[in-house]
Amino acid sequence: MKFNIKDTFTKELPADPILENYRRQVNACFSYVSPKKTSKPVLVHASHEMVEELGMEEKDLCSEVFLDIFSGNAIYPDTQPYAMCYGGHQFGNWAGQLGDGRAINLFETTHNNKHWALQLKGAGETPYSRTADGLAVLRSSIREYLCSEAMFHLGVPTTRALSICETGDKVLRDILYTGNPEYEKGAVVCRVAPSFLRFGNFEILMAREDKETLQTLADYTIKHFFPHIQSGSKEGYLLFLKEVTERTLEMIIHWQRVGFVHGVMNTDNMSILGLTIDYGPYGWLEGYDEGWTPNTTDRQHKRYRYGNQINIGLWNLYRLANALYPLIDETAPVEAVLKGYQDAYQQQYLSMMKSKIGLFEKDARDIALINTLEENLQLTETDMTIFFRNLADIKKDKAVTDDFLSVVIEAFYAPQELDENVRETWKHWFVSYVARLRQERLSDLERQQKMNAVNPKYVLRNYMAQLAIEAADKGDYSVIEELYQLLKAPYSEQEEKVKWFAKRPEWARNKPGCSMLSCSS
Ligand SMILES: Nc1ncnc2c1ncn2[C@@H]1O[C@H](COP(=O)(O)OP(=O)(O)OP(=O)(O)O)[C@@H](O)[C@H]1O
Ligand SMILES: [Mg+2]
Repeated sequence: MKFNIKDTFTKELPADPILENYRRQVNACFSYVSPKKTSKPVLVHASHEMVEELGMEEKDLCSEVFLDIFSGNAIYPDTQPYAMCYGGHQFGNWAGQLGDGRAINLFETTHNNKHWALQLKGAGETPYSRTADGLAVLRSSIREYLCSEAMFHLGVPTTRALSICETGDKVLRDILYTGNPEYEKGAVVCRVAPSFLRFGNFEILMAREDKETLQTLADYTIKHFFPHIQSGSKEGYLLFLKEVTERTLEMIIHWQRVGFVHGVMNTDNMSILGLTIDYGPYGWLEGYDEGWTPNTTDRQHKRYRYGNQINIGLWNLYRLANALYPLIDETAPVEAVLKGYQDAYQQQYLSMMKSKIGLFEKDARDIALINTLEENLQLTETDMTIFFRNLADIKKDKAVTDDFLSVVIEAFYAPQELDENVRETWKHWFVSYVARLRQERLSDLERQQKMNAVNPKYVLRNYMAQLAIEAADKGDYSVIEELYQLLKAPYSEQEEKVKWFAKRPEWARNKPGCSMLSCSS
């Protein structure tokens, strides 16, 4: 196993001079820290694609070195692991220094002209661990591992995962915060991204009024990850902010398209590269509900509900703009960039939703058509994934007759109980929709193909991850493998795997881990 090590973060940014591992405030970009030794690591799963991306060989997966390095038991030669310092706004409030409390960066490497940072999550205490233990449990690690790879294959910008290992150590967690903590199996995920920088890395420097380091960090980020931007001037930092704004919006529009609810869109969980990061209490919309959030901590205010993710993206970008302000020092252009998000959002959201229902020509009434669709989807519990996938089967020359709902009937959670009002409301919509489809130039088949390329057949439904977790807890990793393979081709029919194209089973409706996720991970 050989990596082409190319560390930039630790080489170019200020380090914490203290090497001891105790909790503290750090006036630097990172602290050197070693992963915690694990007692009996076992490889649960590894992504063959990431193995290849990183320039490793299949046989490396079976090696002891692989297990040692990616469980935290050994350090790759000539590298020095570290935890990053960042702050963040949590649920709308400034939380001060947070930092990698349980993530430890191993090294950066290049392969095939791509640059990657590798990071262990759950690898033990760091100076940023505050009151917590630095560890992660198998349950949440499986969720992160499977979901980040699934999102990649859905075409959503995301951090990725190389491997997941059980540590052999026990971790104490109070899943439902009821005061009854229990021991669970510990695990470590190795995640991979060009960089793990977050909005919070910039915010903490601005909060500390450390303009010099702020500029160093911005210049570093631009040089390595936005190389087409000329750094060092107010125009450069503005362009940087603009591009982060665009990437963030693009990411969230993808979330809306596939029905992903992040669950904790705090600014410390917003990647500066516009990647989905921190797969904690996330969830997938099953019944389409704009007010749904999987995160029990957010149950009251539902700040991070599905229908609010785009607004929160903007709120978070305001925090980033504020953090970068000392480098720009002029209000009007910053406001223009943020205003750009709102304008772009309207237009991009519309074209994304149009693509989901197979509309590509222009018609001023499309906004209304989509608004009504979104209202109708909430009339009665309607499965988002099944609805959009099956809608592609509609024929534009077929009249909307009595069986008009049959094409999407599978999506309704209680199809026998649809009352007359609901049926009538849907009928109106289908009449307008079919009429609108007739304005399109595509044939039914062409439209279906296009719709099936944006409406996944398979997503990581909350209960699916839970099944993988329950099996893994008993030492059976086969469901992880099954879901991993399934989710590599989420837009393909995969007829032999069609059992996963199904509504959430009733047992999963209110089960913790399936519909309610806590931050206890
Ligand atoms: N078990 C833990 N031990 C130490 N620090 C933790 C632990 N869980 C969370 N934290 C820290 O609390 C803060 C907020 O946690 P959050 O749940 O957003 O992140 P996370 O799930 O640990 O990781 P990430 O954002 O890296 O995916 C972060 O600074 C995080 O490192
Ligand atoms: Mg986090």
